[in-house]
Amino acid sequence: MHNLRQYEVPLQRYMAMMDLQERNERLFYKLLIDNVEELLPVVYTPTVGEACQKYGSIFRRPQGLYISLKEKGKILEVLKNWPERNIQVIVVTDGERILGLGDLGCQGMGIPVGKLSLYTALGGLRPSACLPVTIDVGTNNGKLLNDEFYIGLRQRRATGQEYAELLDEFMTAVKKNYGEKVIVQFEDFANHNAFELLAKYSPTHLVFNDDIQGTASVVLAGLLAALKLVGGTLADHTFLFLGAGEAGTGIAELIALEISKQTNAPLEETRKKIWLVDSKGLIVSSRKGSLQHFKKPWAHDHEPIKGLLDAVKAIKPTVLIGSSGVGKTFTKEVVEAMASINEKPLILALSNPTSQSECTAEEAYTWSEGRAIFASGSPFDPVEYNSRVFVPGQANNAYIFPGFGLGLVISGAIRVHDDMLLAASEALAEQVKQENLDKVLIYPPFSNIRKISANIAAKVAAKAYELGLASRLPRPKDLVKYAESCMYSPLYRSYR
Ligand SMILES: NC(=O)C1=CN([C@@H]2O[C@H](COP(=O)(O)OP(=O)(O)OC[C@H]3O[C@@H](n4cnc5c(N)ncnc54)[C@H](OP(=O)(O)O)[C@@H]3O)[C@@H](O)[C@H]2O)C=CC1
Ligand SMILES: CC(=O)C(=O)O
Ligand SMILES: [Mg+2]
Repeated sequence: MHNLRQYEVPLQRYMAMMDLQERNERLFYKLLIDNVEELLPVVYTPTVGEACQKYGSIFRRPQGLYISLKEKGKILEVLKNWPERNIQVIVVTDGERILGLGDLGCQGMGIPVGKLSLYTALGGLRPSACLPVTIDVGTNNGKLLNDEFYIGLRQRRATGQEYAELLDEFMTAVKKNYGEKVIVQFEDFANHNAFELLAKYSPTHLVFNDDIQGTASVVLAGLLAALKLVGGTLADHTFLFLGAGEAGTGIAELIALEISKQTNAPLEETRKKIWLVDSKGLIVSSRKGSLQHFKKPWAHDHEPIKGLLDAVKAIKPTVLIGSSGVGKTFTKEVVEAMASINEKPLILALSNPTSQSECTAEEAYTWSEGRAIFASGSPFDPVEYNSRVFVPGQANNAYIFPGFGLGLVISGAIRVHDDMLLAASEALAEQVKQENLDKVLIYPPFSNIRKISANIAAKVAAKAYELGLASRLPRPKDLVKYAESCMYSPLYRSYR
C-alpha cells in the first residue's frame, strides 16, 4: 500500500494493481480485500473507465480471452486455449457500451477483468474459476479505428446474422466446454443486443445481465433501505428516470414487480407509478409506435414533455433516478424542483464513471439544502453541509453480482429467476444499519462486503432451492455459514 500510494495519478495506481495481479495474485487479492474502500475506485469505476479508454497504450499482457470474428467456426478450440478448465463464471462484453463512455471496442476488456476481480475479492469465487471474455466484432469508434495502439479488429461492427451467429457459437461452446452451471454474465453490451441476448439464452443457460438485472437489484435494495428514512411503502412513491435503457427499464421492472408482490396488484397497474424520460422526452403513449420494445410498457397516458425539468414538475416524483450515461443532467433547477416537491427527495445518479454522473454528491446536498437522500454509481467523498456530514452511498451493481454469483454457485443453480434478484435486494437492504441511516446512507459500507455477499448468496441460494432450480443436494442447513466456508481467501500462512 505504501508503494501504491506513491502514485498520485489514478491510472498509474490502476497499472500498478494490474501488474501486481499478474505478478502475485494472492497479494493482489489480499490488498484489495483489506483495503477495499480505497482500492475499489482504482480497479473499478471510475478508474477502470479511463483504463479502457487508454487500454491499447497501457497494454502489457492479455488478461482475458479475446474471441474475434476471425475465429468464427473455431470458438470451442479458442476456449480450450485458456489454461484453466474448471470455470464457474464468465463475464463477457462486446465493448459497445462501456460504462457511460460508449463504444470502446476490444478495449472494453478492462470491464470483465475488473468485474471478475470483484467476484473474487467481494464474493469469494476462486480467481482460477473466473474467465474474462471480450467478443471482438469490430468497433464503430472512429477514433479507435485510427489509433495506432488499438488492440482490436480494425473494422466497423458486425451486426445482424453475422453477430447473432458468432454469439450463438460462443454460447454453445461455453456450455459444451464448461457445462450447464457456468454463469455467463453479460456486461456492457449496447441495449439493442443486451435485451435480446438475455431473453434468448435465459431458458437454456445460466445467464445474468448485470446492467439490467444486477443494477435493478442494487437500486431496489437502496429504495427498501431508504423507506426507513422517508416512510411509506414502495407503492406510495412515484418514480421518474432519466434514461430508459438497460439500467433504467431493468430497475423500473424490478420495482414494479416488488410492488406487485407486496400489494397483489397486477404488473400493468404497478408500472403506472413509474415514468421514464429518454433522449426524446417523457415516454408517453402517443410515442408507442416508434418506441423500442423495452420502453413500450412504460408508455403511459400523458401529454408529451420534452425536458427533465418539466417532467419533474408535471410528474412530481418522490424518487429521481439517473440512468442516462450523461453527466450534469441533474441541474440545480432539477434538484431544486425535487426539493420543493419533497421533504426528503431521493436522488440516485447512477451513471458511470464519475464524469457521467448526473450530478455530484455535493450538488445534490447543497441544492436540496441538505435534504436529499443521495447515492451514485461511482463513489463520492462525504460532504459537509451546514455542519452536518452526509455520506453518499454507492448505488453500484458491485454490491450484488459477487454475492449473487456465489449464491448460484453454492446452490448449483441452473437458471436465474427474478425472485432471486428480489431476494438479493432484500438481503442487501437488511445489511443497512441504523448507524448508516443516521448518516443518510442507504447502502452498507463496502468494508463489510464479504459478510454482505455471504448473506446475499445465502438468500439467493435459498430461493434457488425453493424454486427447484438448485442442483446441489442435499441443501446445506445454514446457508450463510456454508457460503462463507466456500469463499476463497488469500491467506498467508505463518510457518514459524
Ligand atoms: N450504477 C450502476 O451500477 C450502473 C450504472 N450504469 C450506468 O447507467 C448508464 C446507462 O447505462 P444503460 O442503461 O446500459 O445505457 P443505455 O444506452 O441502454 O440507456 C441510456 C438511456 O439514456 C437515454 N439518454 C441518453 N442521453 C440522454 C439525454 N441527454 N437525456 C435523456 N436521456 C438520455 C437514452 O435515450 P434513447 O433511448 O432515446 O437513446 C437511453 O434511454 C451508464 O452510464 C452506465 O454506466 C449501468 C449499469 C449499472
Ligand atoms: C456499473 C456498471 O455495470 C456500469 O456502469 O455499466
Ligand atoms: Mg456494466
